[in-house]
Amino acid sequence: MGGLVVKKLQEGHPVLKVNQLAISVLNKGSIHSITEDITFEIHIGETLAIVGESGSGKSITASAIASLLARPLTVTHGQILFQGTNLLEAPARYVKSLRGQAIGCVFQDYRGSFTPFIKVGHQLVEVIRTHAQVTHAEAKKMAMDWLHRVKLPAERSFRSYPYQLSGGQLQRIALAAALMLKPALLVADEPITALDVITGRAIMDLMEDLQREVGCAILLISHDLRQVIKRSHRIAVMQNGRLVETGSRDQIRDDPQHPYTQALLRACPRITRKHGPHIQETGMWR
Ligand SMILES: Nc1ncnc2c1ncn2[C@@H]1O[C@H](COP(=O)(O)OP(=O)(O)OP(=O)(O)O)[C@@H](O)[C@H]1O
Repeated sequence: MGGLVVKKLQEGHPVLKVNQLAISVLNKGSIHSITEDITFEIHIGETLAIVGESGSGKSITASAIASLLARPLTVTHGQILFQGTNLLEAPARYVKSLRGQAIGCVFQDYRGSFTPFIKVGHQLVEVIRTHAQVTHAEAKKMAMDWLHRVKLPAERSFRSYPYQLSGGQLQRIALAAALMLKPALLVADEPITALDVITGRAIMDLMEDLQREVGCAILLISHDLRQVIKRSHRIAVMQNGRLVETGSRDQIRDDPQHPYTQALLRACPRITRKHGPHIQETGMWR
């Protein structure tokens, strides 16, 4: 398969390193700071979740990493090092070509991921052929294979328009689209918030299975601490535009240091080991 040549990761280097990132709103010459000093890294095969209150800056941080930040929002300081390259200084064409291939994205608004009047199969084929030098027949085979992997009837889904599919089905297809080119990083911004609990759980299970298969790192954005504790290896807690605490899932759950993290945990007491029975664990991260 052709396409973009991305730097090979050196042993032990993070897939993504965000360094002192600051994002502001520029408005008629004035600057209003939204996030400051955001620093974290994610390694291959790892899931790091950013959790925190509404409006704390989780989504705009994810957008900056996916190079989707739009005016009036702008990065005013820091680095976003993806496989060692600072995306904030890299040529726009290079950064654009990473998205969809080396960096996959899934969002809460799964319908927004699709063009409404084009059949999903055609859209998947287009994504593949934008990034990989394959024939139409090869791209179709790959798309069908991924529809099957996300546990959908491949033929029927391939021929469907987005409006003919449910939210859960569309989010599965969005996940297929984000992972089929085997990205090094998946940015998942509230991927199940718009879905019912059972469908959401199935999507998260699927995401974990595919992560093992593809071997990518995941940046998971969520306001749901319960899901985050079940699904991530490390957790970064955000409040008022700053990361107040970052630690392993166990450390955050069992020994939170910051008063805001402690308050978040108190709000869902059943997940702490110290203060009551925790969620039943059926797998490594469940
Ligand atoms: N286009 C924009 N223009 C101006 N301000 C914005 C824009 N987008 C977001 N903001 C502001 O940036 C802040 C952070 O927003 P963000 O969407 O990242 O929060 P969040 O932590 O993801 O919240 P939620 O969990 O509710 O999605 C908010 O105060 C929001 O009002």
